[in-house]
Amino acid sequence: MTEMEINNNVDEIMTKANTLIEALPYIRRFNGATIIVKYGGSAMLDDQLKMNVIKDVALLKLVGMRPIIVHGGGKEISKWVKLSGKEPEFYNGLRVTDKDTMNVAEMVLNKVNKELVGLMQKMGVNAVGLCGKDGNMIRVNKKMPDGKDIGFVGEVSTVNTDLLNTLMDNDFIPVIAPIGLDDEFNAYNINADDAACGVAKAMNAEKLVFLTDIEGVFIDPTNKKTLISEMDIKSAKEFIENGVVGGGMLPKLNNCIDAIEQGVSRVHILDGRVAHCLLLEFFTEKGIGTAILKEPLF
Ligand SMILES: Nc1ncnc2c1ncn2[C@@H]1O[C@H](COP(=O)(O)OP(=O)(O)O)[C@@H](O)[C@H]1O
Ligand SMILES: CC(=O)N[C@@H](CCC(=O)OP(=O)(O)O)C(=O)O
Repeated sequence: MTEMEINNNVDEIMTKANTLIEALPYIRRFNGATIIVKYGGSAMLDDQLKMNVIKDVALLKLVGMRPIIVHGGGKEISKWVKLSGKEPEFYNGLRVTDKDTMNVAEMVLNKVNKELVGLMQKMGVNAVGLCGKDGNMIRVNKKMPDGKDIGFVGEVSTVNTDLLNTLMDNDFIPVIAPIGLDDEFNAYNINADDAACGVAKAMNAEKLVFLTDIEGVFIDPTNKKTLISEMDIKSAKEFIENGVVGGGMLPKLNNCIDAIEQGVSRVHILDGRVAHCLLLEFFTEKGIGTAILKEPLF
């Protein structure tokens, strides 16, 4: 080996060592902390991307955190609703869910659920796939946005944490599909952002992270320079009132506000299409995406 090759090797090793050293305070800070990762269907574009997210969650677990995945699958549900001959319909970012659509949603979400569990197992980490029906975990009331009936769409009423705690105390990562039961034990479709927020609040999570298909919250989504890296809940409410956010960002931001108001310490919206975005957010000083804060920093 030449002297130049040896020096290059040393540089490479030092860069790797520095990355690990930079991560150290964050590993310490989040040791034992419950972390909820909402993995949106929009950020499940291909197998490589899914694998990157799963690897990150496995790493969070292996360095001592207690992660829970709550996943979506909206795009996949829409695909299968179309194949069944119906046009997908949304109201304020929520799927209008009749009985047939509920059946499709349940089938698709359970498939996505087991696929994520399989990938987790492939990474050598034990995961258990559940939906809100299992262990009486998620109970819902019928959601009526603006008084409108949008079918079998539930808002989380209670989250029973017994099963989740049992699993995590035994080193399993829970992977949750957003389906719940109403008082009559009917299956309800829950927006995955709502489900993640419900689980985060019930578990007193340290951190709730939304992985989606956009860099974060924009003042104008067509202008990449308008990305907001930090916002307090007062400005988040103003953005909603002024119609700055729409579509699927609406339930996300509403849930960010709710989670912060109910005691979740940190809430972030990240671009799940960026490889290893979770590691960048957790273990580097600068972080990425949009952080939602209780109060302004200055
Ligand atoms: N102001 C905004 N900033 C960022 N995204 C926005 C905004 N307004 C609407 N959106 C839309 O919200 C979408 C994210 O929600 P959604 O598609 O439901 O993702 P997920 O499947 O991850 O829940 C973005 O792709 C974007 O089109
Ligand atoms: C009521 C409602 O909107 N349910 C969602 C559940 C899946 C979901 O939220 O998936 P994403 O996170 O990928 O959007 C739906 O049927 O699409």
